[in-house]
Amino acid sequence: MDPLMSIRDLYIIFEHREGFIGKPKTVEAVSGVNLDIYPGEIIAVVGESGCGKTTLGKAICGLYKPSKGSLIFQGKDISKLNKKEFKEFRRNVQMVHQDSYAALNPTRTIYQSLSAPIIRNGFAKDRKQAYEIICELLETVELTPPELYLEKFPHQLSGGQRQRILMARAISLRPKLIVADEPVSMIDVSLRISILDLMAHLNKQFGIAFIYITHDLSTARYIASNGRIAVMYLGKIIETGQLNKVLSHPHHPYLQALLSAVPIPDPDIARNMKQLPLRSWDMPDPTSPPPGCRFNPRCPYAREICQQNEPILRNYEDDMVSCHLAEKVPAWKIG
Ligand SMILES: Nc1ncnc2c1ncn2[C@@H]1O[C@H](COP(=O)(O)OP(=O)(O)OP(=O)(O)O)[C@@H](O)[C@H]1O
Repeated sequence: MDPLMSIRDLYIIFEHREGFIGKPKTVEAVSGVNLDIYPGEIIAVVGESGCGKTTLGKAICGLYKPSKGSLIFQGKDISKLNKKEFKEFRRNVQMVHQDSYAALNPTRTIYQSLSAPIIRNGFAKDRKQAYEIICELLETVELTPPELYLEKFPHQLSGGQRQRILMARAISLRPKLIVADEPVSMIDVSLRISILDLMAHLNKQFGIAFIYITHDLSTARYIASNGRIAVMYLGKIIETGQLNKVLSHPHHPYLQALLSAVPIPDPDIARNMKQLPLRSWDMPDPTSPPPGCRFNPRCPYAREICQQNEPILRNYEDDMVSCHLAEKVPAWKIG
């Protein structure tokens, strides 16, 4: 199967200025990322705050231009699309944001917010047809009866309901890919599973591929158990593969450290859990990342080669890992 999108050696570089004086520094928020996204699949993009997840997500949606590298959507480089083709690409790749309140216009009713893109993109010929489509969409995202929600303003809805409205708005344009950036991190814990279930349902019912961006390994495990995971560290993908395999046999020391920091509910297992003894808990300054492997100053296994040469993402056992010493790093498992 051909990929829906191929991300090729992508760099997104920002200027970073501290105060008004001095030269601006640069941050490689995304640094040499390669990833193929296949139709209908779910990929969880996981990593700590500041590792470049949101920037990668926005680049996938065409909201940031690559500083270097390219994004190929359905065989075409998106930087070479004409205006009409780019509009069609933007319709096909939608983004759902973390902050549902900021993502909706507070002065517009739900009907107004949902009808505008439907009419603009020609999915409804008049207001009556738009109304019917919106009612159907609200039923799909389980906001029923729809009439109860149409005339409401965003502030009159709960965080979970607003997130469902954002999902409805995203699917209203019949996209092939949705980038969901931390969609459940701002809603009550009790409602998170239902939003994740909704995404899984939309993925199955409409065959929409999802990029699920999160810092939370447990929700990644829940939504992408049959999909893939890409773990990021300081702008780079350091390990990727089938989620269950990667999380049960993590090869990269950074991923092992992340997993060993997740609390385990079973006290017997928790007691026997070994924390990976990182050499430092601090993330390096993203404006001057360490040479060689970006994780080397924190890695308990680092050798000279790790300080000198940048590792590439390579096939190793069942997945891909960017570590010179993958063959030598001790296996890690829970308990
Ligand atoms: N518009 C921008 N201008 C300058 N620097 C930026 C910009 N956006 C992001 N950055 C920097 O790029 C790096 C990656 O940021 P990004 O928001 O993509 O990370 P993230 O993994 O999504 O983090 P979080 O989970 O906190 O949102 C950070 O060092 C951040 O400060």
